[in-house]
Amino acid sequence: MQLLDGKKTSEDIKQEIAAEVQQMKNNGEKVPHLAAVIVGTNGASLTYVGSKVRSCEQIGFESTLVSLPETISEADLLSKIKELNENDDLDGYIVQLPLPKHIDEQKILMAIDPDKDVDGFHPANFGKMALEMETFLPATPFGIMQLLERYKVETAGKHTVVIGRSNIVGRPMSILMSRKGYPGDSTVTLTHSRTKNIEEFTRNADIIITALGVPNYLKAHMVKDGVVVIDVGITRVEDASHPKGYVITGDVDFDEVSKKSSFITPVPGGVGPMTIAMLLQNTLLARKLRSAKK
Ligand SMILES: Nc1nc(=O)c2c([nH]1)NC[C@@H]1CN(c3ccc(C(=O)N[C@@H](CCC(=O)O)C(=O)O)cc3)C=[N+]21
Repeated sequence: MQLLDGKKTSEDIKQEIAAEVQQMKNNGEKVPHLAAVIVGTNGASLTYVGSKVRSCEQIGFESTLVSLPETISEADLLSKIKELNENDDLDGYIVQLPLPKHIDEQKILMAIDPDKDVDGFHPANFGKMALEMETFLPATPFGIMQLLERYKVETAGKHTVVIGRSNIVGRPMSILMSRKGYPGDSTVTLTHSRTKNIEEFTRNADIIITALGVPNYLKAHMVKDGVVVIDVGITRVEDASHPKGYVITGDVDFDEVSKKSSFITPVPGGVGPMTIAMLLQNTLLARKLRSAKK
């Protein structure tokens, strides 16, 4: 069993980006500038946004945190988006999801300038991804592709089973793994809450990608020997014996499934840190594309 170490790989990627940023500085060029919009104060959301800001500092990006009250109206959020679109100093930004219930998420994501959409959530970018054109790939699926590539995991002709059909992980993951080239060329099954006899699929899978949010869902009897397992789940499970009062738990019962796996991602330290690294990678691309346009 080999660990797909997202913590280490993300540090490698951040170092590569930092070197490019240093080069930009040396040439007197503008460095990438990333903003994050956060509405309200969800604990997990704050943690994620916090590590994003720290990473920006670490690699020499400029970063801006736009913190808005939970009660902001949809109209006011839309005018904030317009402001970010028009801010010429800003290369890319994300609007942290989920948004409060009184705000139409789709409407907000549609308002983001596709050239600044470093999450790759705008329909124009999602379409480009599906059509195999250059664009910002959604950070979590992009991070998973990087892990597969950097650990040289074989994907061509393999049966990849994705569990979960969310717009930000499951569905884009299923598209990327079916695209031409490496990593990709996989035969993909996208399973979800209405799938019947899911074990029939998982037991025959060469690669399993779980994006479910159900702690310890995937058990050893559901997988075959030699399987590659990518665990996207990150649920905070209350645990009084830990200093933070919770433990981060994945969708995979790691102790038993890892014994049958050829490769497996840990949680924490797997897909999560990769997501942040790829967001930074996308922001670097946004900066380059914008400077090439001028
Ligand atoms: N517009 C938008 N884009 C996102 O990419 C997005 C989002 N909204 N909303 C929330 C989710 C969640 N997300 C995480 C990223 C990194 C970790 C991460 O680095 N996790 C650490 C553990 C961190 C901890 O201790 O909580 C790990 O897995 O090792 C977690 C979660 C990005 N998301």
